[in-house]
Amino acid sequence: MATKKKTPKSARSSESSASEVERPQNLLEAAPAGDEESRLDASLRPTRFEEFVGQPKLVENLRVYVHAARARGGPLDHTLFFGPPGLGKTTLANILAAELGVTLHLAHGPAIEHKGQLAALLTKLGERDVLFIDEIHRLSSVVEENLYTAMEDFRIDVVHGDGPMANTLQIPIAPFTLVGATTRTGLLTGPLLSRFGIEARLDYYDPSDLARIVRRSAGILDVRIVEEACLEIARRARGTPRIANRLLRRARDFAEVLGDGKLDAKTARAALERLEVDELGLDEMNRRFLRAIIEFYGGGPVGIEALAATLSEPRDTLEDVIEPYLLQNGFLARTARGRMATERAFEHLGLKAKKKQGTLF
Ligand SMILES: Nc1ncnc2c1ncn2[C@@H]1O[C@H](COP(=O)(O)OP(=O)(O)OP(=O)(O)O)[C@@H](O)[C@H]1O
Repeated sequence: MATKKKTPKSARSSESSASEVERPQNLLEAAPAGDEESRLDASLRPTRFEEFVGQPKLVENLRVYVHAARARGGPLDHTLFFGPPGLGKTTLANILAAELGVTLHLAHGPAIEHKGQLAALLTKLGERDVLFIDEIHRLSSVVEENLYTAMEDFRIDVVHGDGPMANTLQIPIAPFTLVGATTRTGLLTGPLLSRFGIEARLDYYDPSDLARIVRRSAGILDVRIVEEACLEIARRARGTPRIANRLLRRARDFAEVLGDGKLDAKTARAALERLEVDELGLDEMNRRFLRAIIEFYGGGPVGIEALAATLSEPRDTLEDVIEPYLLQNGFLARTARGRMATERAFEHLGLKAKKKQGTLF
């Protein structure tokens, strides 16, 4: 599908920090499965509001804000998207730039290591451009503090010299929109959070919206798929478009290798079984997580650090990727004393709760 994104102005620069904005695919969409997966992921990305499925209230509001900004001829207010990975934060940043008719510049929070790199990004922005910073909660405090004047007054302050001889040079930058993305707003500092005029939470998608996404993606990938297969994939995608698209691509592989390429319900189910995605959408990692709580810690409560050590997984991955869906769907409870597997988790895994003092549920 054609990308409506304009050539980033930054593509003309040779500075190292600019490469962050020139190669968004590498920085922002690096799926563990490799470059081909990332490329496919990007090809499925909606580029305009009308292609974006679901999240109707959020999209309706964004349409109004974009319309108002265009009518005023000014930049859109700084916007923060938050929610679990794969729900469409990057996609919406792309769409905002396209709908505003401006250039999108992409950067990755932890990759902006010092204020010089931030200044290089900011001075390249054109009037009303969108600067998207993914994982904005991972900016260093120095970089974050330098962002404040840029967001508020559209200027960068450069301090020359030391002590009493120091003076500040103020460099104006073009009025722009910062679009930040984070998995949790709780990870942002108060001063940064307060500088966003628009905050939007992305929620998990329901199966009917995910089925629409699967159908749309199948059309782009030229996959013959029946409605029941779309629904089967949608039901097991844990409310997440990126997972739905990934399951579709894997199911397509099975359909092509084991059948005539047509994805019917039987082939979709067989593929999902081979991928070890169960009827409720939990994959091996989700089940390992729950099993660790149950088998090593008697169902909990257990602290996240202990779990991370038991599973040899980074704490951030557990908190940002694994836990949100399990919490929202009643497999996991978070208490002051730690994580606990719920009755639903025990039942789903076919495990029995051990008797402890007091009752578990
Ligand atoms: N509402 C949607 N309609 C159609 N496709 C979508 C939608 N939301 C996301 N997608 C698809 O899911 C993929 C992942 O979306 P995206 O990269 O925007 O998620 P994200 O929230 O930015 O994830 P991360 O936090 O990991 O960066 C995209 O390639 C896109 O094809």
